[in-house]
Amino acid sequence: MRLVSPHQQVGQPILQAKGVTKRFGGFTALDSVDFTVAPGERVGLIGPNGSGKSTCVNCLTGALTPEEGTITFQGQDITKLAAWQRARMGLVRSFQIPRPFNKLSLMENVQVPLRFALAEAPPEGSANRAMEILASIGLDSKADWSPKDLSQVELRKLELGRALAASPRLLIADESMAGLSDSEVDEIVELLERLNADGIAIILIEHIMRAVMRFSQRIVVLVAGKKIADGNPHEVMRHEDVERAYLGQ
Ligand SMILES: Nc1ncnc2c1ncn2[C@@H]1O[C@H](COP(=O)(O)OP(=O)(O)OP(=O)(O)O)[C@@H](O)[C@H]1O
Repeated sequence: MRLVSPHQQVGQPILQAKGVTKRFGGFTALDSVDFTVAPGERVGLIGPNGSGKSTCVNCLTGALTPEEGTITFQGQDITKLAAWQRARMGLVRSFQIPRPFNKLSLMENVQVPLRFALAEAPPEGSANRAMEILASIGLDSKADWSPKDLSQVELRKLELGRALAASPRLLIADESMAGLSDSEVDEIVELLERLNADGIAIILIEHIMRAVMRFSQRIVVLVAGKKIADGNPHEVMRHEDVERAYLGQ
């Protein structure tokens, strides 16, 4: 279990982004965005296609370097850290399109991030931990299966399991539910709720509004690279600018 960082003060956000700006050539994809997440909080990040959600996540996780702004995680400035360093601190993402190793079993797929994402992971303990993770995502009975033989919803769970192997304090779940049926969406929401109940803060990026409204304690809305709303889900969704930009899509 990862200990709380000695840099983080009680009551401080686990993540704090200030004035984050990302440009691609002359185009500003993210425009001076402020973003905070409290420890253990569930935040929905929404916005129309092309509004900057992925760019924001890429800046937070280190896949992209913002031109301006600062990002603090557990009280430490991580703006200049590489993605793997942020992951080792517990800032972890899952990807919209799972890309598991099809030649490896589910168990081995979870062991890969266990061995390499965690600085302190003892390889000899990784089999037990991998089984615990597979049990937490409901796939322990299929530990020796290939990902090729999984359904879509099981693949999404495996992707979340691979992220869990890095012991996140903050998990960014990027469109984990796209293309799933209503009951499968509920399964993923329930899984995310269980992970959150274990103390993991979660940013949910999702177009399925039913899931966002059910899951989120707070919603942040991006439109054309700018944050236009941030607050209580029901109040945010009644916000005139959000209705104009977002609803009816
Ligand atoms: N590498 C890049 N080079 C140039 N423009 C980019 C690049 N990445 C993103 N953009 C542009 O930045 C804007 C924001 O894109 P981004 O992918 O962050 O939006 P999004 O909200 O995640 O969209 P979606 O919901 O469709 O995933 C878009 O106009 C996109 O075309």
